[in-house]
Amino acid sequence: MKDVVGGYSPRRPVLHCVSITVMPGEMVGLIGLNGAGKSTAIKHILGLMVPHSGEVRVAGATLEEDRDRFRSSAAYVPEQPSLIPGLTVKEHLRWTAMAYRIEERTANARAEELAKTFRMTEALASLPDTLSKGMKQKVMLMNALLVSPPLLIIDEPFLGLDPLAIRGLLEALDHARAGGTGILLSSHILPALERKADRLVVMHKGRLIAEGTPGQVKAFAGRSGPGETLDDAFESLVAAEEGGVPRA
Ligand SMILES: Nc1ncnc2c1ncn2[C@@H]1O[C@H](COP(=O)(O)OP(=O)(O)OP(=O)(O)O)[C@@H](O)[C@H]1O
Repeated sequence: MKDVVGGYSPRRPVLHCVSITVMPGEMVGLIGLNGAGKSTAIKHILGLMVPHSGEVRVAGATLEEDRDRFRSSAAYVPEQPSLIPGLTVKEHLRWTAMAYRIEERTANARAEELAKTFRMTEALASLPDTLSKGMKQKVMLMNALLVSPPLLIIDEPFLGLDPLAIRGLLEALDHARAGGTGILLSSHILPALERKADRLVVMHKGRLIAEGTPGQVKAFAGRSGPGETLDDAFESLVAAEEGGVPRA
């Protein structure tokens, strides 16, 4: 997205000239306090909201230029899993494969691999109602990764996942990146982003207040000393914006 001004009413924009780029194979972490504008930015990227000004391109196309390409080039995993009650885990995967026209043999092989990665093989025949919250989230992630889209947007994926599932997710995301998928990952769990993200985008009150590699963001916040973490840097950035402790 480039220079996007947008929001729920033209009179009260939520996003103020926000630019975010995700390159193929890159993982970009989207960080910000509650209400900073992360979900609103994601809704614009998905074409669910139209910018008041500026533009959004996915796989080179704007929504107006090529609706099909724009929509089929991004997969989104929301924070709250939403599954179809009457379909088993395996049927969800088959349905996704059909919707995205993935050849059956390829889809089956990928589905099997993903089930192993997320330790869900035994749950393939289960209906959503019989799964735990974390397992439902895994099904959402498996479906998105099955599609292997140019752009994958994930909202707060770590909550509710057990430690092995988090490790499995990070491995699966590495695999997707190696295949060229660009990932935008919004999360409040900063240590994971500090370790895994190529770049970070820090939002505050609808504006970008810092951007760069985790090291660059920490340096920008004046918190790159020994033992200082991304959490420390984030705290300093927000405090500086709010007129508290100035950035070093
Ligand atoms: N449906 C809506 N109608 C009007 N305003 C909204 C709506 N959804 C969000 N907002 C406002 O937009 C601003 C940004 O909210 P947004 O949901 O994008 O924040 P966020 O960074 O995703 O927060 P969180 O970390 O809590 O998910 C907030 O001021 C919020 O009140």
